[in-house]
Amino acid sequence: MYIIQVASECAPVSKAGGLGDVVYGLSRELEIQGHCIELILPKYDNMRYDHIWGLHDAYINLWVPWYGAAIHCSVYCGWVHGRVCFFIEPHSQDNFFNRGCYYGCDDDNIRFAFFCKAALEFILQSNKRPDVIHCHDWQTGLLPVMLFEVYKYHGMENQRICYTIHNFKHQGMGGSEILWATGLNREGYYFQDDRLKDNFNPFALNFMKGGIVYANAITTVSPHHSWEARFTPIGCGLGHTLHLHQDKFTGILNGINDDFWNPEQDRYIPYHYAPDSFEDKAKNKKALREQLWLQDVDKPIVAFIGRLDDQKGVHLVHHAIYYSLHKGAQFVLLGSATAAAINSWFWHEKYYLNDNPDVHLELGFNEELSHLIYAGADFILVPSNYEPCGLTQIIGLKYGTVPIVRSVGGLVNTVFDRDHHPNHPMEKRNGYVFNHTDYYALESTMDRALGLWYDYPEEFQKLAIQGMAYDYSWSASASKYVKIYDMIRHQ
Ligand SMILES: Nc1ncnc2c1ncn2[C@@H]1O[C@H](COP(=O)(O)OP(=O)(O)O[C@H]2O[C@H](CO)[C@@H](O)[C@H](O)[C@H]2O)[C@@H](O)[C@H]1O
Repeated sequence: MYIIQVASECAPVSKAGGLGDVVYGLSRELEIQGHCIELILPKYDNMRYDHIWGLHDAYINLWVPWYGAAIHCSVYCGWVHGRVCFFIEPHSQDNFFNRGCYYGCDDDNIRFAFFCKAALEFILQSNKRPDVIHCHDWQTGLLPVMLFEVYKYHGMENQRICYTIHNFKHQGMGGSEILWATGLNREGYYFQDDRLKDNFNPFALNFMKGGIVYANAITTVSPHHSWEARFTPIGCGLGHTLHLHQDKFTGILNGINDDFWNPEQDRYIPYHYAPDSFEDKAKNKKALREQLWLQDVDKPIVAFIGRLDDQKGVHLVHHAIYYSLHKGAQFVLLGSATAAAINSWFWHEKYYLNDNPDVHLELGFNEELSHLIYAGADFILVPSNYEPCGLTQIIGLKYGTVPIVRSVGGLVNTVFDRDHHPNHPMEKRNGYVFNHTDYYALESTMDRALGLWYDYPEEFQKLAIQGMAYDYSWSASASKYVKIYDMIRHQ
């Protein structure tokens, strides 16, 4: 099959979070399974160009209709760790992708509406005719709308769309200017309940809703989250729309790229290890302490890696720092915040704890350091308020770093509590789970986890190795996507 992925991120070249990991990892596995994969991405100025090989002009004269005129774009082609990627660079005063950031601009909705239009125009003009176009998150929600309302009538009537939602909280909103810019026009037609009109704001168009309504298949990133999105407030107002389109909606658990996330061959960690050489993990712990100026003592390390966002349960992350210290453990945090209040809160904590030899807060994005933390820490904390899938607990498991998680979304599908799990026998359990969002729930679970580390080290090691045995690679999940692609291309 011929599949084009259109996304706003692809690891490691443009990665703000888990979306980038999934786009790369899924593409790689699909290719291994024998499919032809291409990716279309924005050409951001702040990408990791050191991860692109052979970047060259692929299409220099792409004119993308925009507001009744057209914007000239260049399309570059290059290989990102073996995957063929096309990068779209618009030449206009808007500087859509030359902002020094991926997201967070006032005109993000316009920037990515343009990206959708440009991606389709590129596919059309370069005569690519994939069986399936796989779009991701709100940034590409308008692409199915434009395909089936416009491009279908210009020679793309056989293309089908799979649309994957990684985060319901960010849906992409805009007014009628989006319609005039993209050439969809017809305000009265799109501002309808069964099309793009937001379910709560009658003056807004909802990009993600557009993706749900128009795509041939919709997925989210874990089975449990697909249930949550439909039946709980986690659907962020789209539950009813999902209900109407339930026949084409399903949850497929994310995998991880086990070529990149693998303690046996990870290029960013100093000592490789496997379940049968688990003792070598301790050498990485020592290296992590050295790098972060933590004292080298007989204590467990609890880590948090992720975006510092309400989603991630930042109040519990903050509490866990002090609770770990109180319990005689060390704490390492790697995270970046986009919200100003959370950002200044954690910077304040960083200054406050600066001289403490048992804690390190690294505020920013650092791919290389994240690998060393996964390899060196004993526990990875994921106390999320909601978590569509969650990759950090899956990566943690692969590195023998025991997850301590809240039972939401994909965390329910991947982590099974050591002390009580109804349908997993003792030898299949792999971490610690709590339900509530209060401090007591977190503390009692950390007590259980740290208690095992201190009092029963052999049992702790057994639990960590059981976690490493779990196979959360992409092979099974990519096959499920292939089934969906196959089904929709025959529709
Ligand atoms: N400061 C930092 N420095 C270096 N690396 C960092 C970092 N902060 C995060 N990362 C890395 O980014 C990834 C984050 O994965 P998450 O599952 O937490 O994704 P996120 O919430 O962004 O994405 C959404 O999409 C993904 C993919 O579908 C879902 O798993 C998830 O639930 C959903 O919220 C991991 O690879 C992590 O190591």
